[in-house]
Amino acid sequence: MTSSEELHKRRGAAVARGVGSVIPAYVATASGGTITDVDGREWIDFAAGIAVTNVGNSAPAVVEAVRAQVERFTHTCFMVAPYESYVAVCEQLNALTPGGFEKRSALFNSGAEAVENAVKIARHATGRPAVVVFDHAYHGRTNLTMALTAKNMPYKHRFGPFAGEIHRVPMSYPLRDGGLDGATAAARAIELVEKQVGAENVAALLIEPIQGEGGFVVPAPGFLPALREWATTAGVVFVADEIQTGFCRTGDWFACQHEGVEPDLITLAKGIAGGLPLAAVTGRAELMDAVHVGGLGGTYGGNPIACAAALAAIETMHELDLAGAARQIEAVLGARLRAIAARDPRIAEVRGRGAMLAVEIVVPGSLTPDPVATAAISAACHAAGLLTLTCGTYGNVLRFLPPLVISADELHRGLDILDAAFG
Ligand SMILES: Cc1ncc(COP(=O)(O)O)c(CNCCCC(=O)O)c1O
Repeated sequence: MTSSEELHKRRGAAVARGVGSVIPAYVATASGGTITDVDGREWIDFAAGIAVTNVGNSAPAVVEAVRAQVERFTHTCFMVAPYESYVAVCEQLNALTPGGFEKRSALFNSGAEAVENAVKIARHATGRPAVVVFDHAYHGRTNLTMALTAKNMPYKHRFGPFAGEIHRVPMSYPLRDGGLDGATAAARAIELVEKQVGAENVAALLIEPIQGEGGFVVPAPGFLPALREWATTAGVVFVADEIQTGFCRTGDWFACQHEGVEPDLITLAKGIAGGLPLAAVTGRAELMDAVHVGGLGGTYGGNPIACAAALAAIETMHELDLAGAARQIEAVLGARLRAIAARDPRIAEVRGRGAMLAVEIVVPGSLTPDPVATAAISAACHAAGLLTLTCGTYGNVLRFLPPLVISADELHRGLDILDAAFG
């Protein structure tokens, strides 16, 4: 088999350098919480393909469902010749997502595409142009989602001009906003919207219940409910971007459920289909159905193979109680992270929920971000066979996203490597 070194040389001559990779190892197989590369080296997986393989890599039910579907038909385009699995996925999403009201769903391919369509739907339904987003937000790499995303490098640099009518307000970031309580942080954001945009001009407020790429920022309790209440009063569509937090990742099926927040629209992707590319917008029927026939769609949206995978993945989440598994991972992972933080002054905060946890790394005795130390710790994990990811506006957050089916042995071996990497 070709070695990682040989593949890396070929890659340099074939793949645009803009597409990076965290490790220079090329995957041969993967299952559960372990990846094996073409050189036979095993990696304990604390990344899950960026919160995608919640049910594990090549989950048995997903493999079986995909195999059966691909032999029947691969693609007809739902807008041309529809098929049951697309409808069945929408029925599942309508039932599973927060909110007892009547819902509709539409399926797409990527998270960014889902976010784009949530904005389309909100603007169409309200007749308003403005979209409110938050500091540290991440929503994708298309033109509109770059405009919605906060961090310039690497996501936005030299890719403008960007779509208009996007308005950014402060996020609740307790470590860095002086510990504002949720209601106060929400009032600060709302005042800016009302004074600088005008609530009557706002189609949607778009927020990640726990921010992902921006640094696993967990808003103070009460922040999301206060924004939800304001949006209801102002006639603003409350859009929860649960692309990274969804499908049992945070210990609930969806992170909004932690504070009983019911979004008008919710964007979904990543964990939805066990690794197959699928995304969705699910929300209030009166909003989703406000769009004229033909106003939503795309060639591959809701591909039948991805839909078969999603139905199997959702069934697996139920059968294995993966929301409960995420809470069990939090108990072990969180305790170990707090023990490391107790001895290492570089860790300013341990935060997150379920199997979406992170540590923020600073210069000891300050809140000055230390991205260099963060990268060095992550590199030490990689050198010892633990696949970790960093994130954050300042590049100083080490994040942990293990598959929710990771075994206790894999989890503990990964934590031993992490512990040693902190020295
Ligand atoms: C909340 C939230 N919304 C939207 C998206 C975008 O989803 P796509 O499927 O990557 O388009 C994400 C994707 N996050 C990982 C992006 C990694 C990278 O591109 O460097 C997200 O987390």
